[in-house]
This record gives sequence, structure tokens and C-alpha cells, in this order.
Amino acid sequence: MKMTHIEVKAVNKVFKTDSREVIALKDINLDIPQGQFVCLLGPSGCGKSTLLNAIAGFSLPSSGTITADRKLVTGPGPERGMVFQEYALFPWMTVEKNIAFGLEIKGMPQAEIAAKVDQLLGMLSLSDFKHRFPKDLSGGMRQRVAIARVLALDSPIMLMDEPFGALDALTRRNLQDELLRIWAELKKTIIFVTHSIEEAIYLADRIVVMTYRPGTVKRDLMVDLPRLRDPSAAEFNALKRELGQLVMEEQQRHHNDEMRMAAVD
Ligand SMILES: Nc1ncnc2c1ncn2[C@@H]1O[C@H](COP(=O)(O)OP(=O)(O)OP(=O)(O)O)[C@@H](O)[C@H]1O
Repeated sequence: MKMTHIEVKAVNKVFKTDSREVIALKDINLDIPQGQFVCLLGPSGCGKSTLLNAIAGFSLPSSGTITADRKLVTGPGPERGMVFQEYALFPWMTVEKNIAFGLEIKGMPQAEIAAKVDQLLGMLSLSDFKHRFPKDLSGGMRQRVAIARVLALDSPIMLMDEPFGALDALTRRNLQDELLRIWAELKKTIIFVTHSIEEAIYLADRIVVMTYRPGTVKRDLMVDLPRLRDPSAAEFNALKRELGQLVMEEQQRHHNDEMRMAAVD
């Protein structure tokens, strides 16, 4: 039997502010098997980060349940590592120390930490930069360190919130390729938030398109193009058009909503 790593069942999330309620997620149901690469796709405000944060356990659903390996998610856990868009590195620690940090907290023996850190430095082409501080690295390098930090913890599940959103196109493609290589090697489950249609098609086994307010699943589709995928291929572009239409509908709803709110102000 295939073990389901993440199960999202009837999840709703409501944010209450003084003036109003926002239904950020409505009746989300997803079964994500071990090893699947899932992209959550949609325009700004459709609840992608809210869903990812709920799976991470940073912010719990208002109702419904999320389980990881059949255990109810009630907070962050070591089996779920998170990579943020902002690199979330400790500025006062070198690359090497940043990667080692989580292992030191876990109380891993120093020799094992050194071996693990070395392996990750190699895997992410960071060996020559291990004594540098984050401020002396490019955005792409910093994001490599952030990925290495999460990989150090051996979490079977990686949650990634627009991790390459701030990078230039070439660096972004390099890191996408590295992520695919690491994913194929380590067989992790990845849930990756993006609003880039091309990025989702390039990376994912499965794309979950979300609607804007309330955030629901608009389309849940498998991408069965062979890897490494060629963004100039006809099938790639056909899928890009199909998804573009879906995302545009939601973007339009977002836009209309903003216009309405501006009119009320
Ligand atoms: N802490 C909060 N309090 C109130 N409303 C919130 C809060 N967090 C998110 N929201 C609202 O919930 C909705 C979903 O937000 P969310 O950040 O999950 O969307 P997103 O798809 O990740 O968008 P983006 O790509 O801009 O991050 C939005 O309408 C947002 O304004």
C-alpha cells in the first residue's frame, strides 16, 4: 500500500480583523503521496501561503484536519522543513555554521555534523563559500544555503514558499534544475508555492490551481511531460495556455475585488 504522507481534509481558514472576515481557505482536500512534487499555483491572495503555513503547522486551520504520516499537524515538526522566499539565514553565522545550526540544536556529534555539512556544501556547490557570511553572497547563493539548511535536517517533506521568486531568470533556472536533481536523488515530498505558471509546469508532478477568495482548489492536474522539460516544446506551451486561462480568471477576480474595495474607501 502506498503511504500517504500528507492529507488535507475539509480545511477551512478564516482570518478575522476588526472590520471584516476573510475566508482564506474553503474546503480544501488534498492527498499528497510520498515523493510527489506538488506546486500550488494561483495569483496573489488566493491562499497558497496560508495553505502551506497550515501544512507547516505555523498557522492552524479554523476547521478540518491536516495529517503528515498519519499524525495530526498541531505545530511545526521535524518531518516538515520550510524554505521561505526571504532566505531566513542567520547573518552573524558563516555559510557552514548556518547549515550546521539545526544539527547542533539536535545534539548531533561534531564529527557527524562536519561530515553532513561537507556533503551538503558539495551537493549545493557551496564548498568554496563555506566561510562567507550571508551578506557576502548573491541571492541565488543565499537560497542554496537556505535549501542546504533544510536538507540538513533530513525532513522527508520540504515546504517551499516562492523560494526562487526574488531571483533573476538564469539563477532561477539553475536552482530549479538543482532542486529537481536533489528531489530525484533524495525522494522527498515537495510542496512548492509559486505564481509562475512556467515554473509550476517545469517542476511539478502535480499542479493545484487555487481560486481567489475564498481559496479553493480550482483544478488539480498531473503533469506527465518527461523531464527535464523543455519550455519551448509544444506540449509545454499547450499546458501553459490552459493554465494561463485558469489563473487569469482568478487574477481578474482579484482585480475586481480591489477595485470594489477602492470604491468603498
Ligand atoms: N494574518 C492574516 N490576517 C488577515 N488576513 C490574512 C492574513 N494572512 C492572509 N490573509 C488574507 O488571506 C488571503 C490569502 O492570503 P495568502 O497570503 O495565503 O495568499 P497567497 O496566495 O499566498 O498570496 P501571495 O502570493 O501574495 O502571498 C488574502 O486575502 C490575505 O489578505
